[in-house]
Amino acid sequence: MTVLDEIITGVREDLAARQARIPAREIARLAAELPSPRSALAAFRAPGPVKVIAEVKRRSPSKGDLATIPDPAQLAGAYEAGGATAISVLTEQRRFGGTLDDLDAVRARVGIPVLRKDFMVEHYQVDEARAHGADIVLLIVAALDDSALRDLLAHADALGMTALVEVHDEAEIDRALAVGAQVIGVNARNLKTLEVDRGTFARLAPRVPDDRVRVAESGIRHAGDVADYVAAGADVVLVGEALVTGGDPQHAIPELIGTTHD
Ligand SMILES: O=C(O)c1ccccc1NCC(=O)[C@H](O)[C@H](O)COP(=O)(O)O
Repeated sequence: MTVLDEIITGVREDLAARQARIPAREIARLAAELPSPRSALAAFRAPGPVKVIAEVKRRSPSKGDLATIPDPAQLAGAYEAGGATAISVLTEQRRFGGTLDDLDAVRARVGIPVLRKDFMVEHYQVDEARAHGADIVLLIVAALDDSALRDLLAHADALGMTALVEVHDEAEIDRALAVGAQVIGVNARNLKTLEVDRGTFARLAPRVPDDRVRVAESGIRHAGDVADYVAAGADVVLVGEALVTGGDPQHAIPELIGTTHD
């Protein structure tokens, strides 16, 4: 069993417990009642410097504990003040220490699009993401067969949400393109071995057509890494660890993307 398989086994158990508490029809009703999602696609395509999705990340399978983050809304507010284009909230509890309460708190604080970063395997989770105010959902190609990927993408579209479709190799890019993904995230972290290879983005980006949004995910330590991803064609970067461990999340974002003015 890979790390990804183990995570998804736990995700399915936790999902079943939530489904027993709140029926699918009720969560779909709550999702439909909210005002329309914010357009992440427009935000990612806006002119200007590379966009940043700044992540609320307490711990991870690869690194263990990263930061306690007692107030995720305050952290997200600092990210927004620093110029983040969107906030990523990890809501998986067992391995990442996140919750849907974190998503609620972040949603209530910021005006920019919010990503529910979790391991989506069923419609219910997409409705749940929307019901808790998310504008973006993550769909990991490696975790889904083609039918489930197509179905979840269509469901996110139907709710007016943006799907960040995550890939790790050429075959997964082709699968993402075949279902019509508009926002494609290349994750430098291999979810089977947890190793980070920052060269993955440069290798795969040319396979993603220019009319799609290219997101470089994981492994960013400093401005040089962002510059390398931008040089390789990144429109957006997704940053977790460097921001939650750096001590000054607001100022870290302009430093990472080179927009600080002395
Ligand atoms: O971060 C992990 O160890 C991890 C392990 C297994 C599945 C997913 C994992 N992380 C999710 C992410 O994609 C990252 O949180 C995100 O790209 C930010 O990465 P980083 O800047 O390296 O924290």
